[in-house]
Amino acid sequence: MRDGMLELRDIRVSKGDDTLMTVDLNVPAGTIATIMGPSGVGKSTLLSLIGGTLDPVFSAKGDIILDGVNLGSVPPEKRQIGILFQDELLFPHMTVSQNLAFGLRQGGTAAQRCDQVRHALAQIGLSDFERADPATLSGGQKARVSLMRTLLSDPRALLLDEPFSRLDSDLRDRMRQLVFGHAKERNIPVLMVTHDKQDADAAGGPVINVGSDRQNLAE
Ligand SMILES: Nc1ncnc2c1ncn2[C@@H]1O[C@H](COP(=O)(O)OP(=O)(O)OP(=O)(O)O)[C@@H](O)[C@H]1O
Repeated sequence: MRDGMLELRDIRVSKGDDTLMTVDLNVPAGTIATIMGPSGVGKSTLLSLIGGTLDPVFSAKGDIILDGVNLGSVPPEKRQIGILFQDELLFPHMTVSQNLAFGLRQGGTAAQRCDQVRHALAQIGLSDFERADPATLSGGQKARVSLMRTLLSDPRALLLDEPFSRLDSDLRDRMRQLVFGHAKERNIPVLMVTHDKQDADAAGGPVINVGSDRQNLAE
């Protein structure tokens, strides 16, 4: 059924003979599900698996369905999944605006794209940084640009790895509203890995604890 839902069916992620995690989960369109669990249990690895870029040291079983389509046979570049990893890098040879424009899907006139980038910069509070070199940005500023670049690509599902951890508390609230508001407006499923209980509360969706003896428990 084409319902925009992200389904993780009987997923088992292993490294050699060791099972890192098992998870079975449905994330309906417009819902932000939170994954929590101890360090090293394989949370980031799960996001790579869904995005189609699992490192060959790992193996996985189970099915990943997005909007009714099994992603097993869909190459990563065709999945249209926006992934934001913790150590996301900006392109160093491009300005901040060019980094954002890179996220934009093709379409529209040059002037429209320029307007979109300006609007995006204003939304993340970085209007003065249009032509800035990414190397001159603080960690939190880079995090905001990376986040916005991911949103601008208009993905069909969003996977976020500790998306707000590099931001101070004021900005954290603002960026949570921006990202969760985007997911609801576009009606896309979001899977967020975080250690921060406040992130989970703000997301308002199911919380899944993975690892140790708490695998698969949706609270
Ligand atoms: N490329 C790799 N080669 C070998 N082992 C790896 C590789 N990447 C990660 N690992 C190991 O696989 C396990 C899962 O890593 P992963 O980064 O998915 O955990 P995590 O739950 O996201 O941890 P954290 O909360 O600390 O970010 C860890 O034990 C890690 O050391």
